[in-house]
Amino acid sequence: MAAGKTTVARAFQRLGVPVFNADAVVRKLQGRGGAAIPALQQLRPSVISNGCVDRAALRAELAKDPGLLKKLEAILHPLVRKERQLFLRQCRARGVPLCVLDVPLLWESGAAASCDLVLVVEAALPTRLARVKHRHLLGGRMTVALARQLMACQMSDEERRARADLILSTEGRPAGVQRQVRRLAWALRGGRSALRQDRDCSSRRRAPGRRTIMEELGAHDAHHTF
Ligand SMILES: CC(C)(COP(=O)(O)OP(=O)(O)OC[C@H]1O[C@@H](n2cnc3c(N)ncnc32)[C@H](O)[C@@H]1O)[C@@H](O)C(=O)NCCC(=O)NCCS
Ligand SMILES: Nc1ncnc2c1ncn2[C@@H]1O[C@H](COP(=O)(O)OP(=O)(O)OP(=O)(O)O)[C@@H](O)[C@H]1O
Repeated sequence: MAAGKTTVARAFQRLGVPVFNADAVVRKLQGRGGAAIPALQQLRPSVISNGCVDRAALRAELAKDPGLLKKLEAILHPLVRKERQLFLRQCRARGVPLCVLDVPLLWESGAAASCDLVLVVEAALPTRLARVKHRHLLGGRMTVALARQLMACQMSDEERRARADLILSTEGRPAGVQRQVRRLAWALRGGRSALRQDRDCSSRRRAPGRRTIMEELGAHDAHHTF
């Protein structure tokens, strides 16, 4: 949470890479006429207002009743999976060389099985909590307390790191993040075939020792101009 996934995904989108955004799909499913509305209406009628989910009410319910999250996931995750499969089918049909799944619960939801390479976007916990606090002060979104509650339901940072193929830290300036994404997109689109071949050999099961994009692509590519 607040690690910078959306920022990184937007950087890929700016390069013309199709992106599947799981949080956005959940918003659509919870919106007016969304496929999840009938089941959510049955689960917790108080969070439905004018035919769509009132997110502030849902956040308040989640804070009061931590058991609600699993029930919410049981309704939403199968619907998100369907949308994800449709997105991937469309990408294949269009023959796109690269697409991105922006998914907060990548392994928990089973989405990792569809990926050739997993990039974990990370920032230290104090940084993420400061971002959540800042966002809350600006726009009244999720509180730090609810963010902590959700993070506790997610895989630990250590486990995520151990499962990653590559790691992108967003502790630095946003321009640096954009640069790393450009470099990676170039390599994955075929600019650096060794990276693709390595990944094709199911690198997710290779010995641990995760690397950053700079380490993976080396000094030579670091000077590549885009
Ligand atoms: C918890 C909700 C109400 C928070 O909504 P809000 O608008 O404040 O935030 P947003 O949707 O942008 O999510 C922000 C972040 O919360 C975290 N988060 C969301 N859902 C979950 C979850 N089920 N478990 C752990 N963390 C979660 C993720 O890091 C996500 O990126 C909303 O995310 C939701 O309805 N989640 C349930 C569906 C789900 O599991 N979504 C995850 C993608 S499949
Ligand atoms: N170098 C950076 N890279 C990415 N985001 C940054 C950076 N510096 C500050 N931020 C801020 O961090 C916040 C979180 O970023 P973002 O929304 O991309 O994260 P996220 O992982 O998608 O969050 P969430 O899980 O809550 O949806 C944003 O307000 C963003 O502007």
